[in-house]
Amino acid sequence: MVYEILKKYGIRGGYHDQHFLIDERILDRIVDAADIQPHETILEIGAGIGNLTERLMAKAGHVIAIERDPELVFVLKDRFGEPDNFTLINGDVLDVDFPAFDKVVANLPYSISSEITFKLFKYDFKLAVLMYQYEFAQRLVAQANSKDYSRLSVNAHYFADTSMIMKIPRGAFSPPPEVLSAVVEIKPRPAHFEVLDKEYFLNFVTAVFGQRRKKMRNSILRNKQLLGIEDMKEFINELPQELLDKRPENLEPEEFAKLANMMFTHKEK
Ligand SMILES: C[S@@+](CC[C@H](N)C(=O)[O-])C[C@H]1O[C@@H](n2cnc3c(N)ncnc32)[C@H](O)[C@@H]1O
Repeated sequence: MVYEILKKYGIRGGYHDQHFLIDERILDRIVDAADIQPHETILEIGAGIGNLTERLMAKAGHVIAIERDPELVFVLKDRFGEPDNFTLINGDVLDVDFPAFDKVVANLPYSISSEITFKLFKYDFKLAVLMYQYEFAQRLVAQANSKDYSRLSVNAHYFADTSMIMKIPRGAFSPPPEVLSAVVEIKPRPAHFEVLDKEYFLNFVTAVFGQRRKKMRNSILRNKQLLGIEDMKEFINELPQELLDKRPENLEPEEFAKLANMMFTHKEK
């Protein structure tokens, strides 16, 4: 029982994003959603007291767990020892180079959700099943023309198919966080559309969502320096005018790509 582990080691949590999932049915459902096969290597970020870790170890060929807090690393070592199928990394997830993994399953530290998600997109993996703050999860899976559609949604659409699979109440955790949570499934796949320069595309999307109420035309003109196009005032007439009249929240990911590709090609001339 998760409560007993917390009690045994005198762990309270509540700071450093430490909210432990105590609802055993939800823990099981998260692991089921990952459909773990015996040959797979699973990455877990923020292993905490090992409540999810032990379930992952029961199914996977190998588990790599990352945990920053030395007190929790002590708990993990004490509980699991050093079996061959377990690698424990005591470090900050944002500093650690991830060893190769097939799937990532984690109840994430919410305050660095964005950084972790963008970091994961740089790796090759089959599936992610991740717990996020509910509002973050909504933005991650949002489609164009919805209020939650953001640079995060466009990036996620570029790298993967995403869906929200469970909404989790506060009471599933100890101590309960102030916010609702949700589990999201992320399935990486090749992009549905061509992007000539990934970094340029991502910077462009970030820049225009910085002014989400503005029409694309105004945002692009404003960001001419960042976009590297000095003669933007003239060049903008060559871009598809119907896209420039929209706001970023109304553009499909492939429409962002179309604009970014045209600007990138012009900049490189
Ligand atoms: C929401 S808790 C999840 C704990 C446990 N896996 C569970 O499901 O109950 C997040 C965990 O991430 C750890 N953590 C927070 N920031 C971290 C970081 N930058 N790098 C690695 N671990 C971190 C916390 O110590 C905590 O154990």
